[in-house]
Amino acid sequence: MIRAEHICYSIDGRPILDDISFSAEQGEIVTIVGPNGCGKSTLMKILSRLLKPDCGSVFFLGKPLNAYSGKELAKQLAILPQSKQAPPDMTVEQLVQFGRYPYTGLGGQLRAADFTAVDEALRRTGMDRFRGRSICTLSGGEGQMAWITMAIAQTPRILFLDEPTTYLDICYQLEVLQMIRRLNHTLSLTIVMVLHDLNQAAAYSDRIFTMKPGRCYSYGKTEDVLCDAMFREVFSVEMNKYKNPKDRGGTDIVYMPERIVEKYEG
Ligand SMILES: Nc1ncnc2c1ncn2[C@@H]1O[C@H](COP(=O)(O)OP(=O)(O)OP(=O)(O)O)[C@@H](O)[C@H]1O
Repeated sequence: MIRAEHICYSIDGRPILDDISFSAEQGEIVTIVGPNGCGKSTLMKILSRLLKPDCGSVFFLGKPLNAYSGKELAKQLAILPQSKQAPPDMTVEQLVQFGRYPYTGLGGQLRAADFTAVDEALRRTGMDRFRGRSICTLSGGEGQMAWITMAIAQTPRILFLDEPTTYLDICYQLEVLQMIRRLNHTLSLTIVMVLHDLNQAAAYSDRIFTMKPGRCYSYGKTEDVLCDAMFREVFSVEMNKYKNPKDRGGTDIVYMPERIVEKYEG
């Protein structure tokens, strides 16, 4: 569905991404993991055309990303960055209506199909009860759900989520991740997300893309990627692994960092 080949990107002459290739298939959940500052958000921005790579190409549904018009692309692809801002007096419903901007004509008037898509998105994410609330009165978890609802109203085929669980309590983390999985299953929505919690990545991903600063370290099925060498060489930690007595789906191993090991420079 989306494929990036040999992406390079630098800022002020400093290489941020160096020869990165990436792909996600229709209906997959792919999670990008890696240490702080290794370039995960930058890669997501390039995959969603928020940034233009210095070299390399991104293809979406077999067509170069830059061959799409802005509206054409926004009908197929939605991104929720780490920091999101809406006018404080905006209601949840108004925010979700913003998801329809690729479909509106001149003047941004919503039509019947747009109102239906907004209602449908609010219903799917359980955010209907907050419809009339100001965004600024929502808790962090409710706010995150409101933004996801906006992205769903966009009816994309692929959704990029940058750290969707950061700053949320464990209950909301679970709610957001379960919601993501449900949307993936029911809408066959392809998800590409960044997570820092490796147990969450293990439980909710079909494949995991691991990064070291500026480059890909490994990419594959969860059980193949989450190995001792990767923990040591990417995160500089030794991990303890425990068998989870409950079947969570995905992997049945729980990872607990044990100690920091010497930085691996390879
Ligand atoms: N606008 C910018 N100007 C200068 N440097 C930048 C800019 N944006 C990103 N960088 C640098 O690019 C590198 C990669 O940043 P990026 O945000 O992609 O990392 P990340 O892996 O998503 O980090 P984190 O896990 O901390 O969110 C970092 O060293 C960052 O400081």
